[in-house]
This record gives sequence, structure tokens and C-alpha cells, in this order.
Amino acid sequence: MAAPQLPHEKGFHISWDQIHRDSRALAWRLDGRGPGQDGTWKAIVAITRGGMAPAMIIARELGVRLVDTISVKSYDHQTQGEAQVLSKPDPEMVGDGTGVLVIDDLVDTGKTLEVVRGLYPQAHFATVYAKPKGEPLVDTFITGVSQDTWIFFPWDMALQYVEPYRGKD
Ligand SMILES: O=P(O)(O)OC[C@H]1O[C@H](OP(=O)(O)OP(=O)(O)O)[C@H](O)[C@@H]1O
Ligand SMILES: Nc1nc2[nH]cnc2c(=O)[nH]1
Ligand SMILES: [Mg+2]
Repeated sequence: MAAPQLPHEKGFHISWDQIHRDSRALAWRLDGRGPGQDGTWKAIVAITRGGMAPAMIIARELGVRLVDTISVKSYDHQTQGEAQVLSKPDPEMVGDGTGVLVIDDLVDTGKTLEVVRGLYPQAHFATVYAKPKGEPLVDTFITGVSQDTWIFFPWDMALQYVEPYRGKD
């Protein structure tokens, strides 16, 4: 989990309940848009690690049983981040990506999707959240957030005590 790299004025804190609701909404948005019979999708590939949670929900909603992952690690250089593929899904299952849904939790700069799209040009790329710079790289997303927003996912957070607004009683 990369620490916020750019000055991010805003935080967008997502609960488990909200990521579940938004992932379900993405599933409904994707339903019937695949190349298969009745618009079905052949398989789902989750981009690790953030894409695995939405992918599980979408696979369950759309009845997709072929689910695999592509492991991608973003490096943070002084100048720019780049994404490196650590492991790939089963080539028999994925081929050029035809009928495959590639799922991630969010697209920010688009660097991750750019790399994966190069491998599977025929796949359909979907994320739950998108920032403006990454929007050209994604085919379907649910909620747009501003470029200066850092999205906090439930797996990155814990419930904690906060002081009363008016200080100690
Ligand atoms: O559009 P980009 O600028 O490439 O950023 C988007 C990617 O960054 C986050 O993953 P991260 O690299 O933090 O790894 P993780 O999902 O394993 O936590 C997020 O889950 C996306 O995969
Ligand atoms: N958690 C999280 N990871 C990111 N990676 C790139 N942008 C983001 C973001 O806004 N939130
Ligand atoms: Mg990720």
C-alpha cells in the first residue's frame, strides 16, 4: 500500500459496507455487456491487491467462476511511479482478454491499467473509483473523485477513538 505520494487535500474514507455497495453497483453496470450468451463474461482477472475485494463481489453477482489474478507492484521513483508485473494469470484462460473483466479498486494516474491493458488489449477494464487522469484508461467505473483526493480503503483503516469536539469534559 503506497503512502500518499502527492499533496492530497481531501481524504475519501470507504467503509466495508460502502465498498460492498459500490462493487455491487459495478457488477450491475457490467451485467449483460460481455461477448458471451446473454451478455455473459468468460472470466475475471483481479489486479492485486486492491482489486481482489471488488472482483470477489463482482464474480459472485455475475456468476463468474473463472477468477484469477495479475500481481502488479507500483514502484515509487523520485520522478515517476511505474508498475511492474510480478505474476500473470493463466494464459489458457485469459488469451488476449476477449470476454475477460479486469477489475481494480481504483485508477489514479492510469499507470497500472496501462501496463495490464498492454497485455490484454481485448479485455474490459473496470474499477470502482476513478480519478480524472486515469479515466481514459478505464472502460467502466462507478464513482469519480478529484485528483487531489486520497482514497482510504477499509483494509487500510481501523475504527478508533477520537476526542470529543469540545475537548475533555
Ligand atoms: O492508476 P495508478 O496510479 O497506477 O494507481 C492505481 C493503483 O494503485 C493502487 O494499488 P497499489 O499500487 O497501491 O498496490 P495494492 O493494490 O497492492 O495496494 C490501486 O489499488 C491501483 O491498483
Ligand atoms: N489507497 C489508495 N491507493 C492509491 N494508489 C493510487 N492512488 C490511490 C488512492 O487514492 N488510494
Ligand atoms: Mg492496486
